[in-house]
Amino acid sequence: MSKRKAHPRRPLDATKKIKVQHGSLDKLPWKSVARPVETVLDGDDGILELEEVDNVEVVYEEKDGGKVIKFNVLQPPDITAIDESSAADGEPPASLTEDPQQSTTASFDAALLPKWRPFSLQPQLLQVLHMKSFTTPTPIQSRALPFALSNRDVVGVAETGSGKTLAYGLPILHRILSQPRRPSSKRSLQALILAPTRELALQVSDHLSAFSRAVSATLKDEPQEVDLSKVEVHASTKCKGQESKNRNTLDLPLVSVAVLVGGMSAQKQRRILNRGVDVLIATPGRLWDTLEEVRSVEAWYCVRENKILCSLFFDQDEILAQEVRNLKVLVLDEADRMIEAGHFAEMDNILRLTVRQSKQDEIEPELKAQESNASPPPNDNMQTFVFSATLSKDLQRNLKRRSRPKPGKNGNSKPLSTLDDLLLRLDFRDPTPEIIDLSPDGGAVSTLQESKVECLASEKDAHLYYFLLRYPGRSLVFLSAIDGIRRLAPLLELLDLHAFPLHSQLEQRQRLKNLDRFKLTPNSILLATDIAARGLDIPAIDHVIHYQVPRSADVFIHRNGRTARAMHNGFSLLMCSPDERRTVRALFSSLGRQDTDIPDITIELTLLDHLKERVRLARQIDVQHHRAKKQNHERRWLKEAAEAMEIELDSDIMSGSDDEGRATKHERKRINGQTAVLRAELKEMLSRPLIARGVSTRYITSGSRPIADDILGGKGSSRWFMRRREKNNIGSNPDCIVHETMLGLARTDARSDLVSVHRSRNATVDTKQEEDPEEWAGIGF
Ligand SMILES: Nc1ncnc2c1ncn2[C@@H]1O[C@H](COP(=O)(O)OP(=O)(O)OP(=O)(O)O)[C@@H](O)[C@H]1O
Repeated sequence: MSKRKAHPRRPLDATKKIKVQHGSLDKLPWKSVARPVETVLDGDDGILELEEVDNVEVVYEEKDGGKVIKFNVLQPPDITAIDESSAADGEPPASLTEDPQQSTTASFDAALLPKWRPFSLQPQLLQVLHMKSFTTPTPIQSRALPFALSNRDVVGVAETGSGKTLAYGLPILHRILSQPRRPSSKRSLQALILAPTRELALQVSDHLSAFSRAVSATLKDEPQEVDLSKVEVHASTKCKGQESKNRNTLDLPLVSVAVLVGGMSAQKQRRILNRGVDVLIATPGRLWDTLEEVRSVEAWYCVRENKILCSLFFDQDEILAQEVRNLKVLVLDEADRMIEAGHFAEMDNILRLTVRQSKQDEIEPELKAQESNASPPPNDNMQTFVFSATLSKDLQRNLKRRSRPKPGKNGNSKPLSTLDDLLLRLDFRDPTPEIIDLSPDGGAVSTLQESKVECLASEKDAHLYYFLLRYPGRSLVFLSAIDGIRRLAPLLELLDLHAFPLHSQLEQRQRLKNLDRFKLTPNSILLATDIAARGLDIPAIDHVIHYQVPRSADVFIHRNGRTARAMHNGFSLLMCSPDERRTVRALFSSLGRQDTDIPDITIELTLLDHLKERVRLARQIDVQHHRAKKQNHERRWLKEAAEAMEIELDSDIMSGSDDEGRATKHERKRINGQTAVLRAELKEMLSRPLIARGVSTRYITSGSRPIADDILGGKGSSRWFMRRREKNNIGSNPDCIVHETMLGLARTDARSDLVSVHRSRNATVDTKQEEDPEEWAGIGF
């Protein structure tokens, strides 16, 4: 059929429509639609996406086993649509008939990127690296690429933000681009990347998709500028207009990348899978569900439908499982976190599909006979990459040896950790996987400045508020429990700060939305549990704050790793209450360090006292608000329960016309009134400037110099101001800016306000901070 063989560049007659028959709803050419506001479906209603399809005719065909439903779709000969009938003929649709020459025709002057030259990457990849201004490979990329590109297995351990995604991503893309594409009805899975959390999986997918689409763009006839930051990668998040705009330019990537995570439409993800992808990024839970889900559909059909349908579904299941068995590359990103996320069982099940019989016998010799007549064997040439910022040295040694500890004389052996156990189940095809450990001693990234503050647990809110006001920027605050986030988020909002929550009990859509808001709002705050600790690559996070001490050294490292990425500066603050001291000591000792080596941040106590007042008021408002909410909730509950039981409630109860009702109404009014008073008080307090010690609000209005203007403008000649300028580096730096909300202080970086516990030992500390504050003469009258 000529339409199937049409060259993608040949102009298509968009007006002529063809009829294509599909046997299942999933195969229809669904398109994402933006949700119109008037449907009231644009909010946080738990619906992630809407899709529509035009021109569908539903027909029922009589078969021996009964009626079979078919869908006829009138559609333009769209090169992106996969025509089932053609696929069934064994001929590929036009869109997938890649030109084997295509990948070799692209050229790029490798001299433009001399540092990447030794790796002989495909020219399209070099071109994208050039467009992204990635002129130099990061250390982990330099070390891993030579092995990964020569088919070796690699275990890579490197600090957070050091470019591990491309350390395994580039070899995968290179491998796929290097193969001449055999015409086939569907792409078969080449690489599977397993990531512990949805956000991380989506991010890896973004990263690789942006690359793959830009690679495709480099092959278009007309050279075009591709703004990589704007390339939309998830079909699921595209809106209609965007999709059609991109279709002619960036769709049909040479390497197709898909993501499979919980919380997003499983049907859509399956549809994408069915069309065929080269690289799949998945969380183990959703991938295993998807593999299992087909089996249950298959069983359902066994009971309800005829045998033909039954075998059809069995084939589908086999295709997906077989694709995993046939993988060319398997990647475990943040392998250690998969265990924490409770994915052991799913991971184990998925890994079993990739494990060869000989390895299986080694892991579970008792299953030998059972497995011997199972499905076709896994691919002998699969490459395995394991990457993380934290893999213990012990674990690396075990991986290198590829052996389980031998039982001792008495038959006992040291029990394996869950992670050891899981990683030793990996069937590296390489007899000596290359282990590259570039993790920094003590786990601290060189561009990260760590700090701490000791305070009572009940005063953490005020200290946090102080830090956020004193050092504006994008701050990620980690809390150990969701309850803490629920309490803190409204509190910070009442204090006029932009705080967005991120935790596992939020809808996936809301999680992504909050992440986006955080990325787009200057000086915003993300209040997160440890689901945000790993892998998230949010540009320009200035501060990471551990509101509660993390439960392990690994979590500490990963949390810190959200700042100071890709050699940028970053700052972390550990908030430690007296009852957390012991945990902090243990945490640092497991990193081979002492907590006393971490400098403290200096705090202007006068300002802190003012802030405590604000926090106290905000808490009171929040409590009042909760009381009012609880009352409303109880009334609503009573009403709903009565309706459900078909009981008529005494109208007095609802209308508040009897004494009790009146009391409730009165109480509500009282609470609302109190809240309004407190809100007004807080508003007034927030509008008052915060004034550092030594600064007076009283000043002489007569005379030749407007002193107040000088203070606000960062100028001044008084003794106090000269000292103040010196202390805050104002004097020597004409660009130095006075703090907007804290009068009398310069707007400094948190790095310059540190004081070491071991003052003499720590060279990084600004010794000027040790000046006795009592010496400040002030300019008050
Ligand atoms: N060669 C390079 N040159 C410049 N920037 C790079 C390079 N490689 C990657 N990056 C950028 O560095 C940032 C961090 O990369 P990536 O997310 O891969 O780090 P990571 O090591 O996986 O971090 P984590 O351990 O926290 O997951 C990304 O924004 C990425 O685009």
